[in-house]
Amino acid sequence: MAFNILISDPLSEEGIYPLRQAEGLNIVIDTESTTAELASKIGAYDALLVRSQTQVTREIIEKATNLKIIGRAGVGVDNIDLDAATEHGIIVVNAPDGNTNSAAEHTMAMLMALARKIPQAFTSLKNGQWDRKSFIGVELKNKTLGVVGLGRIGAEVAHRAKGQRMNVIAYDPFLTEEKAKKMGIDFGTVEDVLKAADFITVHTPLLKETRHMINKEAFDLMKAGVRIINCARGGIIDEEALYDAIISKKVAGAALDVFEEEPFVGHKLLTLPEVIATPHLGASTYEAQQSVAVDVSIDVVNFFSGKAVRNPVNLPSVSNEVLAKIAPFFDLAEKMGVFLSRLQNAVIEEINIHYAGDLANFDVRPLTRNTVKGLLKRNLGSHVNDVNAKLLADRFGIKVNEHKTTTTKGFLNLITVEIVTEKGARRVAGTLLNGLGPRIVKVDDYVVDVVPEGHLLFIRHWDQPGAIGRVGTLLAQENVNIATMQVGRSASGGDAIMMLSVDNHVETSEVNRLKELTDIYDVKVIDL
Ligand SMILES: NC(=O)c1ccc[n+]([C@@H]2O[C@H](COP(=O)([O-])OP(=O)(O)OC[C@H]3O[C@@H](n4cnc5c(N)ncnc54)[C@H](O)[C@@H]3O)[C@@H](O)[C@H]2O)c1
Ligand SMILES: O=C(O)CC[C@@H](O)C(=O)O
Repeated sequence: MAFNILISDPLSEEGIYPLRQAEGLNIVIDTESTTAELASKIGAYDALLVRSQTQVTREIIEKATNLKIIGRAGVGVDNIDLDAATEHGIIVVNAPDGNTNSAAEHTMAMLMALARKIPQAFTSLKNGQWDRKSFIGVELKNKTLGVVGLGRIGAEVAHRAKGQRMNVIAYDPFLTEEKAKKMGIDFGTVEDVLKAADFITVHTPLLKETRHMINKEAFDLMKAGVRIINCARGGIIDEEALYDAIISKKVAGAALDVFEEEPFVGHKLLTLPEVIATPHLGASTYEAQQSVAVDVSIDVVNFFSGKAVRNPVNLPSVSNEVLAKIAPFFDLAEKMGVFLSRLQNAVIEEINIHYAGDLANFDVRPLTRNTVKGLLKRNLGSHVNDVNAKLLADRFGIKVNEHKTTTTKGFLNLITVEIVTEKGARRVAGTLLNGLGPRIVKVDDYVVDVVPEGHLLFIRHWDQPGAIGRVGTLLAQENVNIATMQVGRSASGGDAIMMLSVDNHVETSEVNRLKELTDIYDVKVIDL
């Protein structure tokens, strides 16, 4: 049987050699089509291979009636509508490691070019000037590099910066003091990094949590004369705030490879002499392009020859037999993970998942993966899926333990998820109530009955007269409608909780106002 493969972004010819070698694959290279043209022809293809230019939108996926696999020759899958692909049963594979080295080297090239004003000096020389006064730079030695996001690329950059005799301080939600010590770098909160650094480089994915994480407030915390590098994703840095910070001389320079809108042409940031930029070239080396193209090509060949793919991003990985029993718990498991990740900010050291009741008779590993995915999603976004969740937990040194017992009290099945962090353990338990669907039935030691969906508020307070009323009044003032509310307490006058479901997302300013109320000492927003 023959399959039609469309390559819609430039890929290395050597890299697609595995595709050319395989039997029964018709390869079409068309890198010129617009999104509308792609949508009109995609129906004829079984596989689509892209880099970051092609936007694989829901519109395209809905027209892709024969598409079975999308290969992303690179890391970030933010140009692919993953939900739409999953809904349509299309597997997405990527090449997570192939361009790590090139992206790290590009970051170092940008760091050095920024420190020594090389692009500015070169432009001046090309324009016929021999100007040795305007381009005085700064040394890297003994300066502090702040790394925000210490994953594959961030860690490589940290390593190389030490070779330049820089001090390195990093923040990553999965970084512990012990791991930092082993790498010979300092460990801090994001604020510590922003305050200490002479150069700041970001290496996170673009997520709800990281969008504009480098904003006006962040610039305010930084040293005067700080220099900023972004070779990760446009949008992590607020470009307006960066422009203002350069104009006000708070920021001495910025090196940017990625932008909020790409192509990034004619933007006012490019008019500033302090800004140097490249057009998203982090992965543009022969080696990286060959490596990522080989990786996705091999996975496409594997897929069409019935073998397991190596780098699935969204592949459902359960047998039909197991699926029938455990599938109803998938959503609950993931949501309990998300719930706990919002309850406790500290670095997770261990995850214990207790399966009690009938479920304990089955292979529950897919549920464990879904729970871990929910827990890691807050910081990894689409980089974590049910296939790679366990692997990523291992990479971050998080122990994942499954415990089983066939006996339960009160429920036919009960899943209890516990995370152990340096700030202590937190727990949540959930079940499927016959005919009523998923429920969270315990948070730490408090018994609750919460439908795990929509917008939740978890409030800890001292059990004092008026505390509940004050919360209700403030939310009413903020026009936040309470749908349900439950309270629990350890003892009269002691530690107590309120668990509210509300009609809309509660904003940070509203949370801050809640925290100012007498007797309220913790407020967590959980959007499920
Ligand atoms: N410029 C380019 O051409 C190019 C090339 C390759 C990768 N990238 C981009 O570089 C980035 C990093 O890629 P990677 O392969 O290292 O990814 P990765 O998944 O290995 O690492 C990302 C890290 O960011 C951390 N993180 C998440 N939220 C955070 C937060 N709020 N604060 C601090 N850290 C946070 C995660 O814990 C993780 O360790 C991605 O955005 C990727 O798309 C760009
Ligand atoms: O395809 C490219 O050149 C960019 C790739 C890069 O941004 C990635 O996320 O892997």
